[in-house]
Amino acid sequence: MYSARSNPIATYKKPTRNSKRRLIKNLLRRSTTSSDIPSTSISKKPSTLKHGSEHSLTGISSRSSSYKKDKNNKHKKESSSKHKNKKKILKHDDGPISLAVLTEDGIQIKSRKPKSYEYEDYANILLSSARTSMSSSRTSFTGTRSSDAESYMETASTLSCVTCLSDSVSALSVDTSATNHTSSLYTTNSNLAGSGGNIKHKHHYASVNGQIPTNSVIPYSMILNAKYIDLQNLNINNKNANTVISDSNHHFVEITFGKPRRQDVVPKSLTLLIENPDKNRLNDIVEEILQRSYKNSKRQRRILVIINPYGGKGNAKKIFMRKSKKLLMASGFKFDIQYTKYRGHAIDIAQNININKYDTIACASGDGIPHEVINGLYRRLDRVDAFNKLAITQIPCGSGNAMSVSCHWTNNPSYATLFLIKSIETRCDIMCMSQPSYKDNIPKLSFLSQTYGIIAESDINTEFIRWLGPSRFELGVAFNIFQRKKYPCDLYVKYFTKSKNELKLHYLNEKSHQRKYTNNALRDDDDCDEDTDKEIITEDIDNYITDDLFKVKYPLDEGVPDDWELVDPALTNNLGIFYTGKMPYVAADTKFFPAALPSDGVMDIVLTDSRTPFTRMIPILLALDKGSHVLQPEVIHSKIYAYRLVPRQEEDDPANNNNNSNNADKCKDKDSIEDYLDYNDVEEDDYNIAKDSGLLSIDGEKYPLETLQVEVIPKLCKFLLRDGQFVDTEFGSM
Ligand SMILES: Nc1ncnc2c1ncn2[C@@H]1O[C@H](COP(=O)(O)OP(=O)(O)OP(=O)(O)O)[C@@H](O)[C@H]1O
Repeated sequence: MYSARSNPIATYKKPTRNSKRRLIKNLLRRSTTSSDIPSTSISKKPSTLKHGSEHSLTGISSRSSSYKKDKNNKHKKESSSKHKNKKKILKHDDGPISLAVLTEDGIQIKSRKPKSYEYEDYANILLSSARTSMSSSRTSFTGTRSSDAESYMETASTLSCVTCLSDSVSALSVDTSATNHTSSLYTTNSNLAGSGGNIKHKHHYASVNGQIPTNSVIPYSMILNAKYIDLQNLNINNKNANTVISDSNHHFVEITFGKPRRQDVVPKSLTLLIENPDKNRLNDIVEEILQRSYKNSKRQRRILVIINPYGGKGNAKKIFMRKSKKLLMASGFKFDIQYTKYRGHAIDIAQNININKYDTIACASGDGIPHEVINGLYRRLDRVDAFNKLAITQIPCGSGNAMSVSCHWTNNPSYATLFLIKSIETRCDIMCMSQPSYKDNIPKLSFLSQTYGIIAESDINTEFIRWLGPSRFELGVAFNIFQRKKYPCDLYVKYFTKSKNELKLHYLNEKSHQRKYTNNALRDDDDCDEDTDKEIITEDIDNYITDDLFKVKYPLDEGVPDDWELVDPALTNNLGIFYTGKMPYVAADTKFFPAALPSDGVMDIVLTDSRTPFTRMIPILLALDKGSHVLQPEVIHSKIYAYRLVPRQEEDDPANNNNNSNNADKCKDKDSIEDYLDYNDVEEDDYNIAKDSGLLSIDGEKYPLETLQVEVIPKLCKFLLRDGQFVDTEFGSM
């Protein structure tokens, strides 16, 4: 009857509520043939409940196919083949709700023999959960050829979590535009507030009870939530059931976890009877699971999600709703949603946000919205509190998702959400910028990059082909290099490491320090020696910033400090690429700053000469995805504390170029920064003027072409980093 051969997807018909009940009754009746079921319970009830992981692997899907066959009573051939399958299925004595134990890495599913009274209990559970679980039957074999379900069953139990649940994500190559959806899986009843109220999400997730093979381990890193199941609330009167519930060594627990499904991860729930082998050690098994699942990461964040409905190809809202929302809800996170209504709206949102209400701002957008959010917070009078309270993160929904690729190690929105949920708040450096035209000389902040020359033009001047997605950028770069465009400027730099050797050494040192700290932080408290404790406490104090941090060390109007070096004019007169950055990826496939580190107090600078032969530029550009372009002799790569860039119009007299203020004034008249930041009032003409005169692109946003001075503010901003680190660029082994 439990045909694994039959195709549950092909035969599936959405059951009605009555039919679900009939189905469950039928299943219970059929199950009376099981030799495992005591006669007392057989006659009345039981059970779908036979047999463990394998049996239950057919789980809901096979139930739905049986359902149809019962109804039609037609397919004799299939019945006989099902009969064979049933024998196979019955070879284990596992119960309907799998037994599980906590291991170092996750929750391991064990096989077990069910107790008689559980059949009744489980029948009730099934009835109560049928509304949601039946509706999911259609998709419960996703990822498996349903016609091969039997072979899947046979092999699955021998496989560990590695196949179905492991955290094996190499999602960097996953296209964000993928729009496979799972919404039919869920019954949600959420009161989402753009309204600002507290949100109560009542939701059920497709149950995978019966689909997880014995010996699978659900890694803690995938577990989103856990809660006790009170069988008494499910109208179970059997006193034997009470015995189990009150047994301190066993607990019925529903866990919700992220399950890989096609290229995404979706929330699923699973009811387990969790065995506590050492009742003296674990008092509260749910708390224990949650602690292990959220080690070093914050539980129950309160998030303001800012969605740019025009981000990327204009489907940021759809991406968030389909890929992220349910994961956040499943984790018990509370969130409000706010849509940006005009250019620069995210600045206003961040400037006015009630910082007591949230601990996180998640930008469902490209990199433009985090840039605006950081600047909005910076404009607040209580900015110290704001930067102490709020962490900023991205759910990749734009065309440039460098923050997500660098911080969550993926540009896949569902995985990014999972890693956001499990991430570690990490203080990261920010770059503080000054330009002559900034209103009241208040600096602006940049978290990602500043670029002038080829890359800037390729980023900004390809806005009109936004519909092309990320490839618009590569197209622009190739076009400009082919044209051999040069971008003359003067450049003053305060170096930290000038040579590539020094830079590498610094990187390796920082990495080993970071590893040491992470290991210490991850170590269990009881393993910590005194020194380690001290280190962690110091880091905690470091986690709070004070107003001193906002003081600009090198004010623009004080001229170039003596210890800054002028970069060779032979190069800067013919500049091809000028690029400075603080995150390793500037786009999904562009590892432009492979040596970037979150909080080493310096930024990376990359320069090229436009006279570099085209034949040499091609391998450099082709190495951008691996990040090995910085190793090419034609590429200058250093770590710097600060710089001043003075762009020159080609027609300018180079002799006058040291006169920075003249240059700046000229630009000031032409391109006011407020034209760019107060997007409401922006005139189309101003954009065209800037386009014609070359460009500065900051975090992917257009800025006026005038003198730009930048310094690093160490550890200003809290970002959510997976494992507390940027994605591994493998720069250390290059
Ligand atoms: N409702 C809106 N109307 C017009 N522009 C908007 C709106 N909301 C946000 N913006 C602007 O869109 C710009 C880009 O935003 P975002 O980074 O989210 O998208 P993107 O497509 O990924 O762009 P990027 O290429 O910079 O990554 C920002 O400058 C922002 O101010």
